[in-house]
Amino acid sequence: MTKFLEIRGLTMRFGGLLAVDNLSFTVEHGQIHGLIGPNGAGKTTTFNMISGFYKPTSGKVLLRGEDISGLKTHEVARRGVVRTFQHSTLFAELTVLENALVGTHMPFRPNIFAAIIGWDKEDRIGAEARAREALEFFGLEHLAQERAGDLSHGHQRALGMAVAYASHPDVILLDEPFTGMNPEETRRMMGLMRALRDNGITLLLVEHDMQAIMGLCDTITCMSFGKFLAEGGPAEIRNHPAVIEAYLGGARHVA
Ligand SMILES: Nc1ncnc2c1ncn2[C@@H]1O[C@H](COP(=O)(O)OP(=O)(O)OP(=O)(O)O)[C@@H](O)[C@H]1O
Repeated sequence: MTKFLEIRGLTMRFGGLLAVDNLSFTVEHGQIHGLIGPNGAGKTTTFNMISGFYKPTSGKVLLRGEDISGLKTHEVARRGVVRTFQHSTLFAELTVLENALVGTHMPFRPNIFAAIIGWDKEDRIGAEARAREALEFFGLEHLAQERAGDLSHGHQRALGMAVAYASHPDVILLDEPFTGMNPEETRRMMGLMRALRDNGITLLLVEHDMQAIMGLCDTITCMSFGKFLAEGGPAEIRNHPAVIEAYLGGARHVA
């Protein structure tokens, strides 16, 4: 059977540094899948290769059997794979609604001006309906006309996800979605992620908050020094000797 999202032998070399080294794992459809590992393990680089920001040195990313490695980000987005960022990439001067409109446009052309002004009326109406739907899903509808830069940290992160969601994705890649969040914001964000999964969206996330990872993920892949180290459910990973060793070696404990 064709796998949903398969990372096969993915390798990224930066000069003399092997940041990701022959990494293979599979993400099942409709799961929340965590990618963990100590600092510098190669998680973000892996994300960048899956989402089209980097072209792998070698190896493949297969989505439903189609090789998507080396495609541009908007081409990857058109196939249903979008990412959010570790640091906010919201357009701070634009409204919340305009940001969500940019999301609806993501699979077509990565051009903000086309998203805001360059459409004919019918496209614009369809896009606005989708953008509002995304804001509603994330509880941001009442903030639609606010300037994105004025939102609280938690709302900005939720907007980042709404922008991704607005593009009708099958897979959302989340890079450290809980960074800088207070416990209440983290709890709410976890609820939103479960709601996305229940809507048939597959989530792949990189995160250091082990409590959140363990409470949220169906499957966890652990990498270390660019390589695959272990994979399993939360209980298995929490007790896995190689995982514990990798984190203790990096002076970080697995919760
Ligand atoms: N553009 C780049 N050029 C050169 N080296 C890079 C580049 N990006 C990452 N690296 C290096 O590749 C290795 C893996 O980095 P990466 O950011 O993917 O790890 P990570 O697991 O996401 O780490 P962290 O948890 O600290 O964010 C590190 O040694 C890093 O310094």
